Formats: sequence, C-alpha cells, structure tokens
Amino acid sequence: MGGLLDKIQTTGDIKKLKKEELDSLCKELRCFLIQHVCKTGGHLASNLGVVELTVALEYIFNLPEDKIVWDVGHQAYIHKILTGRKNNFPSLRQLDGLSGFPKPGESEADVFAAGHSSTSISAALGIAKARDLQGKNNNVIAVIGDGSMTGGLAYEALNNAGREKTNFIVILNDNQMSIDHNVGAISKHLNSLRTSNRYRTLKDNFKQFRDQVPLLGKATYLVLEKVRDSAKLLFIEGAVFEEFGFKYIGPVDGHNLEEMIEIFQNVKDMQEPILIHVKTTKGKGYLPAETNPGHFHGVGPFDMKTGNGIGKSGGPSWSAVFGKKMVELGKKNPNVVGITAAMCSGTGFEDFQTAFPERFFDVAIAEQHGTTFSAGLASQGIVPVFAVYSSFLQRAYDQVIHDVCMENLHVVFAIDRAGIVGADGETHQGVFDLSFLTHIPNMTVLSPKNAWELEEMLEYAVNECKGPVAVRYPRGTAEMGFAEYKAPIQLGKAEIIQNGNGIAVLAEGHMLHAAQEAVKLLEKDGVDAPMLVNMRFISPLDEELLEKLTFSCKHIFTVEDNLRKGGFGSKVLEFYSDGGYQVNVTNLAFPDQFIEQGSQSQLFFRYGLDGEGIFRKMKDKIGENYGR
Ligand SMILES: Cc1ncc(C[n+]2csc(CCOP(=O)(O)OP(=O)(O)O)c2C)c(N)n1
Ligand SMILES: CC(=O)[C@@H](O)[C@H](O)COP(=O)(O)O
Ligand SMILES: [Mg+2]
Repeated sequence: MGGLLDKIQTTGDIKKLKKEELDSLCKELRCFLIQHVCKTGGHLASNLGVVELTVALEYIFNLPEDKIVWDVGHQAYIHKILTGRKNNFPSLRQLDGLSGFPKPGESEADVFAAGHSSTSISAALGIAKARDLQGKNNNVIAVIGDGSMTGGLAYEALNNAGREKTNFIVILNDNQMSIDHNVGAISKHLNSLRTSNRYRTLKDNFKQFRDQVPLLGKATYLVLEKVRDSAKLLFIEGAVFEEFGFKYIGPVDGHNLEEMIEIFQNVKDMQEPILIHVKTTKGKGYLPAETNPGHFHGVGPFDMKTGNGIGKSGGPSWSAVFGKKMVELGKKNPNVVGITAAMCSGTGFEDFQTAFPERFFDVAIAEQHGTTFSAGLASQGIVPVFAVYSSFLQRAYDQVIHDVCMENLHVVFAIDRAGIVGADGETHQGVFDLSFLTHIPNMTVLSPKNAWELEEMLEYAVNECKGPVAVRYPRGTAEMGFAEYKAPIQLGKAEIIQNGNGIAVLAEGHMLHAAQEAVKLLEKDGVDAPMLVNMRFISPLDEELLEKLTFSCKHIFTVEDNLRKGGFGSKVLEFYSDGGYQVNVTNLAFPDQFIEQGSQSQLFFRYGLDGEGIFRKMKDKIGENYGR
C-alpha cells in the first residue's frame, strides 16, 4: 500500500496533494480501509460511503483550526487516517487501541467525542458560539447522517441554530440508510429532495445562459461565475431546513469530488447557517457492502475476497433468543406489540416485524419518543415491548420515570447489550442501567442466567407483570448452562443453585457462570462449599433470602455486570445497612469509571470479573478465615 496515502502522516498533509491526485487518494483510502477493517471488524459501510466527502472536507477546510463534529462518529475512520492515525489503524477497536469513534484525547483533530447519535449539531453550535465569543473566525461543521437526523435532539439544535447569523455548516450525509432502512417522514422528505433536480437545473440554466452569450469578455465571465456560485446558494423552496433558518444547498453528489470541493470552497467562511445535503451510497466501492449495507454497517472480521464472516459461530445470540420468543408471545397475545428505535436487526426483532407488521413500530433513532409512545400504548391496554440497547436507553431516563413509572404503566423494556459490550467502548458499555433503573418506584428489573430464563422472564414480564418491567441481558452468544435449574419465576424470588454455609455468592444474570467457576475454585482450594444464588430479580430484591443469609453467612459477595455504584451490590449493601445487619458484604462489579474498549472477555479479565478474578478477590477478602 502506498503512494499518496504514504504522504499523509499528519493533520493537514492532505492539503499538499494536487487536486488531480484526490481521486487516486480515494481509491487508496478504500483499499486501506477494507484491508484493515476485514481484520479488526468495525463500521465499514458507513466509512466507505464518506471517503470522497471526508477528502473534500479536509482538503478545503483547515484542520485542526476548522472544527468538524462527526455525528455518532462511526463514520470517522477516513478522518482518522487523514489526521495522523494511519499507522495505528491496525489497533482499531482493540484493547488499548485506536477508538472506533472520535476522541479528543486521541487527536486534536477530534473536536468532540461521540458514539450516540444526533448530538453533532448541538455540539457544533456550542463550539461555533464559543468561537464567536472568543473572537475567532474558524469554520465549524457538523456532519450528520440521515438516520441520525431522525433523533429529536437534532431538531432542538436546528431550531436554535437557524436564528444565528454566524458561520455554521451542517453537512447532511444522506444514504437513505440508518442501520436498517431509514424510516419516517423526514426520510421521505429527504428522498423527495434527493430526487429533485432543482439544484441541477440552476446549474444547467447557468451553463445554457453562458453558452448563449457570444464573445464572453473576462469581466462578464467572472460576474457569471459569481452568479453561478451564488445560484447554488439560492433559497430552494420546500426544504424543511429553510424553515429553520438554514440556507439549503443540494442535493449534491457525495461521490463527486469536484462538485463537493467547489461547494465547500463557496460556503467556507460564510456568516450564516448553511445545510448541505449530500447524497452518498452506503458501502460504496466494495460490492458485498454495497449489496448488504445493513450487515456491513458494523461487521466482525471477514474474508476480504468474499465478504463472508470469519470466526466462531456459536449458538444463538441473546437477541436471537429474544426475537424468537417474541414471535411466540405475539402469536398468543394479540395485544403484544414491538417497538424499536432503529435497532430492529440488532435487537433480533426482524421475525416479529415480518410476522406482525401492523404490530411493530420502528420509531427511528428516538429512544425518548419510543418510551413515551410505549407509555401511550400501555395506557390503553396494549402491551408494548420496547427492545433497546442499554446505553441508548440512557437517553430516555426522564421518560421512563415521568411517563412510564409514575403512572405505573405496563411497558416491557427488553434491555439488550446490558453490561460490557466490547469493542464499541465507553459510549456503548451498558453498565449503568441497573443503577438508573432499580431505584425508580414501581420498576421491576430482572436478569436471566441463561437463554431459557430469558424466555421465561419475557413471558413473565409480558403476561404476569402489571407495571413497568425491564429484562436486561448482554451482548453475544446466549448462555445455555444451568439447564437443569428451571424453578418458575416468582416476583422477587431468587433461585438457589447451591446451598452452603459461611460464604454466599449472589450473582446477577449471566454472571452466575463466572461466579460458579469462582466457587468451584474456592472449593478446590479447601473452602467449605459456599452458597451460590441466581438473584433473578434486582428489583425488588429477595429480601427474605438476604435476611436468612445473615444467620448462616459471614461473607456475602455480590457479582454483577454493571458499575458498582447504584448497582445490584449497592442495593444489597443498602438493604443490610438500612436494617442494621452486621454482615460483611463485598461488591464485585466494574469500577466507577468509564470502561474502555476491548473484547468482552478481555475486559472481564482486566477487571477481575472472570471466574479466576472473582476467585482471587474472594480469597483476598476472606483472608485469615480462608479455608474454614
Ligand atoms: C442514541 C443512539 N441510538 C442508536 C444508535 C445506533 N446507531 C448507530 S449508527 C446508527 C445509524 C445511523 O444512521 P446514519 O446517521 O444515517 O449513518 P450511516 O451509518 O447511514 O452513515 C444507529 C441507529 C446510536 N449510536 N445512538
Ligand atoms: C455505532 C452504533 O451505535 C452501532 O452501530 C453499534 O456499534 C452497534 O452495536 P452492535 O454491534 O452491538 O449491534
Ligand atoms: Mg444514513
């Protein structure tokens, strides 16, 4: 690999290239990207789609003085390669490696961190206003996808930005895709703009006019050039963005470097809010990704030649178990409906969508709306099951409290990707939901130990619960172990896996597996069989059991896939402290910090939450009483 890309070692080096070289640079970038992402995995399709857009932006604007804010940030790989991180690219999304998202700590060219969608316009506006207050005159650009443009926060920001007479550019990268196909009225509106030829007409009109002027003098020509340039900036009727106060430019071909370079040159330094609508193709330039952009949105390692995945194909994922059970529940109960916020395939909801299209709602990237919409449905006797990634539900904290729990409405939250998710890192780790849900009055929170229990809990949540209920389960292959433990689910009741004295290990959800491994190691080390418990309910806790333990156990350990503060263990401690019990409780959980990227197993190991790590921590704690 080499040539032009080798000349780009640091931010701004791209500007040393000749304009005629940029097409070749784009080709090299695509090869580089595919060759590396096929090994590391990552958000390939979105990045292939923005190669020319990123090159044009970074060729015209002056980084790092000019600020580019990437929405979600999953499409910032080309930006990373062009801003000094090419050599580190093999470590993308790996433990201690390059982040898959913009990170100001990684480079001065990364202005604002992201991972969750629809934040770019707000953040960029803040950056632009700070610039104005500080008397600077750099450009500020938000790059947002059409999927992210369905998030409410983007409109709060447009509403605010449209009245500012300041240098502020929004690039709307429209590939008609979210992860799955984009949905909703905004998507339709963008489609009507995409297919309009008004921008082309203006350009063509100019060409016709110019060709008709005989013996064009240089001065006239220059005036016409200016007219043509400003023609691109003309108010185009019908684009919703104009109503917000933005000057709308588009649609522009996002794979045509020349066109984009010309437009960016024109808008650079303009003192008003401008929105440039750029049309791109997700997966551009790599056939498997162009053909199946949903799959290549976020992909694991794959064979570059065929696009086929590489690596172990274990059993069904937790999401697949959820999806299959939902079809069964939907068949039995016509009141059950499914809701997703643009994560239909990720949450395993596709079969339900196919089976019950009229009972399935993709609300787009709108977790807040999805939650309140569910509350509305529940208020009328429908049973909504909102499948949502743990970290994205953070968005809807107020809606969960104010619209669901306060009214004690029967909304079922199927919380996918709860706990450590791995390579997406800090922004996506689902390690807060136990802390932000279990203290809300009326909310029931359950965690399954295995696939069977997830199904049982869903059945329980849908058919037996009366109020708000959340079932949380992790990313990855569903656990099948403990198949012989099938006690029926009962409100607030834990499941005893192994009786014992002296030591009790209370496990949350899938952490039971690591906890059992640790217990076996303790036994092997000469400790009398500790008690092992699958808690099942994190809220309400099995208080009867907790009280009983105070008579038989000297040491109580809690194990969970969540941060320590406010989590399962914290609740157990609180119970004992409130009741004035004298017990020795140790919480084994992730430390109270943002947890970095890495594979799930690497992170469980690093934080001592794999079987061996739990064993060591327990051994340390038991100390002088060890072995008795
Ligand atoms: C709040 C939030 N919800 C959901 C997601 C998951 N997610 C990541 S990218 C994406 C699609 C974004 O589509 P778009 O902005 O059009 O980008 P594209 O991948 O098409 O370039 C979704 C739903 C997220 N990152 N943040
Ligand atoms: C960028 C983003 O938010 C999603 O693409 C996310 O990375 C998907 O995660 P999963 O791979 O766990 O579905
Ligand atoms: Mg898109």
